[in-house]
Amino acid sequence: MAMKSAWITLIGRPSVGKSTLVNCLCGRKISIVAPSPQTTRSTVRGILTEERGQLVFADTPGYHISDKKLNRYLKTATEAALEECELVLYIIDATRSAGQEEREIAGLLAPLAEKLVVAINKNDLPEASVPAAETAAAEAFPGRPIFTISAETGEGTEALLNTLFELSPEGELLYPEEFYTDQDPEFRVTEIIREQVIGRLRQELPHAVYVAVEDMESDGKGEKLWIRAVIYVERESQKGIVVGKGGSGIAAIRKASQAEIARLFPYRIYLDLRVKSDPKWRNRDQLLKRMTGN
Ligand SMILES: Nc1nc2c(ncn2[C@@H]2O[C@H](COP(=O)(O)OP(=O)(O)OP(=O)(O)O)[C@@H](O)[C@H]2O)c(=O)[nH]1
Repeated sequence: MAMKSAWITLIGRPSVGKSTLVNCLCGRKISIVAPSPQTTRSTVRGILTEERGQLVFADTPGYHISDKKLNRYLKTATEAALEECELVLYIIDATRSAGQEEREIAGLLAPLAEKLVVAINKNDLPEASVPAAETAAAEAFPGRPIFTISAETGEGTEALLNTLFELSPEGELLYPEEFYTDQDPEFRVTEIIREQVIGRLRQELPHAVYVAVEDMESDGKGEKLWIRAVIYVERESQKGIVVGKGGSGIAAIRKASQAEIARLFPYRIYLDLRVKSDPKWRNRDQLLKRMTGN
């Protein structure tokens, strides 16, 4: 089967659930955000790569009713972004009634109808009025695929994803392999740090190291990524070996890990690394599960 690939522009009112949906589809907590290859294309929110191909989910610069001048600028930028992509995923919030803004978006999307897929989101909420949203969408975009989903619970998102792949043209990967992962990014980060520790201290610390990422947070602009991680050793006495004289060991591990992580995620990386001893870590289910990546 030939590989498919598509640049998919997300459009929808603020807080409609774009980030939640991308994270749900891409199956991880943070989206790997790459710098835009073209100026009119805005931020990449997530990249999903599977055997069947690659989908790149990107934002339009935003579409809000606001100050007239700004609105005009956004409209132009949005139109350019929409023209360049292969598919447009229009997300509607089922809990909000369609207003002026929704009608404007519909007008904007009318000429691009052949690229359009509609997702009506938040159907898990009791206040969602899905039939009304479905009728409005079917009237505005006759014949286009419409899905009712919950980005929060994942309901309906698999069918949506299948259609996105089906409608994508055949093509090569848009981003090189290192820009995507179907592995949990946290797991990759722990592997990088563990490799550094083991590489340096193999003699002194056979098997006695486990790394846990406690927190990973991006600035939302695709520029900075903060990571807090802990290196666990079994015995208190082993802590000193990792930390090294005057902290030189941990500093070297941190520096090398940070450089390695930066190759994986196109962010500026801020890595906070600590060493703790935990004699029982081997017995902890959760830790072992994470260690084996399951
Ligand atoms: N119950 C429920 N909440 C959702 C769903 N999708 C998104 N949300 C919530 O809606 C809020 C906004 O979601 P985001 O994913 O941040 O929305 P967004 O469109 O990316 O927001 P902007 O980038 O500000 O435009 C968050 O509190 C989400 O948890 C859903 O399917 N069900």
